[in-house]
Amino acid sequence: MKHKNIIIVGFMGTGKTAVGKAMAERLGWRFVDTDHYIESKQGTTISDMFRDLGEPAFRNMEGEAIAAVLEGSRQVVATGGGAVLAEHNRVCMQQEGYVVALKAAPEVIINRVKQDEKRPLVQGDVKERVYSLLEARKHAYDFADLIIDSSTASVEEIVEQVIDAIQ
Ligand SMILES: Nc1ncnc2c1ncn2[C@@H]1O[C@H](COP(=O)(O)OP(=O)(O)OP(=O)(O)O)[C@@H](O)[C@H]1O
Ligand SMILES: O=C(O)C1=C[C@@H](O)[C@@H](O)[C@H](O)C1
Ligand SMILES: [Mg+2]
Repeated sequence: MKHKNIIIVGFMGTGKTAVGKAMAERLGWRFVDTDHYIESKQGTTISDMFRDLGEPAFRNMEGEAIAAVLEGSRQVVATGGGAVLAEHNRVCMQQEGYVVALKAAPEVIINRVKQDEKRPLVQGDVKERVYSLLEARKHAYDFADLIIDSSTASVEEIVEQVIDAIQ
């Protein structure tokens, strides 16, 4: 395998965690989810960090987490949905691995995220929040090496597409 890490980016609910876990299992690599990494390091939830410290403080922690995690190798790294917003994170990801972006149709995303309350940026009118964040981020994932639509493909099919692309 010529790549040091595989890094999965994408909007909330596009399947980064599900695909990342399956991909890591398939490759026999370690799986790291940067949202979970930050939560366990801080001993709190992302929702509580947004509420107590604010989004800018969370973004700083996210940048530090990405840089620290990507020092390692043979990892599949699922990133937070907004990790791509900072240019230094994008540069780090491109340098340290092969970047896969997952996308999905807005209605699919809304269905996948509407049940739970762990995402501070999509509270309240979930439909309105998803549409406006998708609009604001419409080019945010373009820097990836590979872009896959998870709206209709299964997790296993997506893993196969990535494996095909990197071999
Ligand atoms: N390809 C897929 N087909 C059908 N359902 C999927 C697919 N990928 C993920 N899901 C389901 O969609 C939901 C969101 O997936 P997941 O948590 O992996 O997304 P995510 O991008 O990590 O989201 P976030 O980081 O915002 O929590 C889960 O219930 C998951 O089982
Ligand atoms: O899209 C985003 O900005 C976010 C996505 C989640 O993965 C978390 O990182 C957090 O809720 C922010
Ligand atoms: Mg996730």
